[in-house]
Parts: sequence; structure tokens; C-alpha cells
Amino acid sequence: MTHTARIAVIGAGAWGTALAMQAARAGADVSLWARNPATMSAGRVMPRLPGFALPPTITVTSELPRQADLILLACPMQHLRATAAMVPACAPLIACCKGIERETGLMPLQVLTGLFPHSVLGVLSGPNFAHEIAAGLPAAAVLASPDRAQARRLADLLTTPAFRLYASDDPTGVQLGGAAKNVVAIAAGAAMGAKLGENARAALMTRGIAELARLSHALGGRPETLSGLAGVGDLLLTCTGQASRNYRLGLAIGQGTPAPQAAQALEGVAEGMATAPALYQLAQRHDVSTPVIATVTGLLAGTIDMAEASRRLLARPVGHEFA
Ligand SMILES: NC(=O)C1=CN([C@@H]2O[C@H](COP(=O)(O)OP(=O)(O)OC[C@H]3O[C@@H](n4cnc5c(N)ncnc54)[C@H](O)[C@@H]3O)[C@@H](O)[C@H]2O)C=CC1
Ligand SMILES: O=C(CO)COP(=O)(O)O
Repeated sequence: MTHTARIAVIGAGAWGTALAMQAARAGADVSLWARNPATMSAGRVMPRLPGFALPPTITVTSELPRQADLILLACPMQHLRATAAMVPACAPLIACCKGIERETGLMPLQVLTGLFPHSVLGVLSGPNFAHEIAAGLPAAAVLASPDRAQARRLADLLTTPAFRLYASDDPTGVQLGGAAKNVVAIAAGAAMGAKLGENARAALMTRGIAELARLSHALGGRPETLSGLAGVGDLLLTCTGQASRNYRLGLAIGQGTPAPQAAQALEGVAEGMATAPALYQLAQRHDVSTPVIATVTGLLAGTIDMAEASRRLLARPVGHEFA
């Protein structure tokens, strides 16, 4: 008899809820840890996923897992450390958030490694809007872990025909892709909000990928990862999909709303807000030039406005494309 995998999802935001639904579809026995489980019961519409009712196959709980085959951490990046610290090291842990820790400049796997030095660890990332995953629409993503065989084994636990989870042993490239795409999406949204045109957006996206490539190279990520699902794939989705919160944050800023008000008006977390300054600092520490990330950081901090942002990027010397 084959064993039914027990998957614990920590965090009942949009992404945690959608991942719990996906894990149930993959045949797992699923528990979903919510900070406020009273708002979630079988058949009731889920708070962070309007239009979707909680399937009866998912157990919502305020009890942290004591036994599991896989734990998915699906909280916002800036709460990963505190959330993970509550979880017993009883199973492989996968960080499903995208971003850089503001205070330390660390990526999700680095945060987890500090807390769980002896556990199997990984990250999950890719072009995935939660509401589409919840609806069971076709999608693909990457599960990366330093050990290729572990990555494949864990990815298999969540894979279904409609959700194609590829394995990778380049967590650095995968995490940088997920972090940077949110910052570039703010730039893309701002360009559209300020009516700079589709050409400007395409240029920002492409130059954003060039910044990501330089940063990833400096930090030991592999170039092919950036052309994959967690790199270009997610950047394309987030810079063009109207459902993206980071894109919508940029759109509002481009239309003249100050960043704090624009962020407050959003439903849910826009990770690029905290990640932009963290990524910029990381780039500076490694002597990597990242003008798009620097400009977004200035826009978010309110130290420059949209006109100055545009002026600064356009005033840069035009050299060789891949210099
Ligand atoms: N929503 C999406 O389409 C996708 C989101 N992600 C990533 O998943 C992560 C979580 O995002 P969402 O689920 O969309 O968030 P969300 O915006 O739907 O919900 C935020 C969640 O954070 C929780 N939270 C708030 N304060 C907290 C605290 N102090 N400690 C712990 N948890 C706290 C809230 O209870 C809520 O569950 C982010 O890193 C995001 O980039 C990744 C792929 C898709
Ligand atoms: O990560 C996402 C899609 O892959 C979700 O993007 P937003 O966080 O910008 O909504």
C-alpha cells in the first residue's frame, strides 16, 4: 500500500490557501495552518481567495505540525523568520515566499538554513497567480533545493498534470528571480501608470533582467535559471498581469499616489516594497550596477518622484548592450 503524503501548509494567505488546494489535488493529506482559523471552515469562501470555498479535504488548524512529509511556508517574506521559528523541524521545509529579508539582506533559504541547519530545505517559485492555481488552471513552477534528488522527490509530492513542478538545484538563481521580478514589476507598473508607453515597459523589463543576471552571477546563481520559470517566466507574468499586486502598486505610484498610500490601498502584500531596498543594498555590497532597482528604491522611499525617476534612467549613458 502506498503511503498518503502529509503536507502541512503554514500561512493561509492567498498563496498558502492555493497551495493547500493544489496539495490536496495531488492526493496529499493536507493541513493548513492559519493565524486566525475561525475565519475558515469547509464550504465557506476563503478570506484571501474571494470566489473560492474551502474544500472539505483540507483541515484548517491553529496547531503546528508535529508529523509531516513536507512543510510549505507560505507567509510573506518579512515574516518568514518569525513564522518558521515556531515550526518543529519534523519534515523537509520549503519556503514559498518571494523576496529578501529587509533587515539582513538574506534570501529565504538562508533564513531557513540558520534556523534549521540539519533539515532538508528548499524554495518554490514561478509564474503563479494564486487564484489561477486555486482554480486548477495549467501552470508550472520550480522547486529548488541544493540536492537535486531531494528537489525532484519533493516536487513530485505536489505535481499534477495541470501543475508542473520542475526540480532545480540552483536555489540562488530561483530566489533572486522571485525577489527581483517584484521590483521590476513595480517599475513596469509605474511606467504604465505614468503613460510612458509599452516600449518603455518592455525596455524596463529587459534591462531589469540584465540587472538580475549581473546580480545572480555575482551571487553564484546559474544563468540558465534566469531564463527559466522563476526568472523570465515570473517577470513576464508579474510585469504584464493586471492581477499582480506589485504591478498595481507601481501603476498607482506612476499615477502620482505616494508609495505608502498606494501600498495601503492594496489587498494583500506587495513584496517588492521591502525587497527593493534590500536588493539594492545587496547589489551595492557586491558592486553590481542595478539602475532599475535603485530607481524603484528611490520611488518607494519618496526620495524621487516619477519625473525624476524617468529623467535619471534616460540620462544614463548608452553603451554596449551586454557590457
Ligand atoms: N498571491 C500570489 O499569487 C502569490 C504569492 N506568492 C508569495 O507568497 C507569499 C505570501 O503571499 P500571499 O499569500 O499572497 O499573501 P496575502 O497578502 O494573501 O496574505 C498575507 C498573509 O500574511 C499573513 N500575515 C500578516 N502578518 C503576519 C505576521 N506578522 N506573521 C505571519 N503572517 C502574517 C496574513 O495573515 C495573511 O495570511 C509572498 O511572499 C508572495 O510573494 C507567491 C506566488 C503567488
Ligand atoms: O508572485 C506572483 C505571481 O507569480 C504574484 O505576484 P504579486 O505578488 O505581484 O501579486
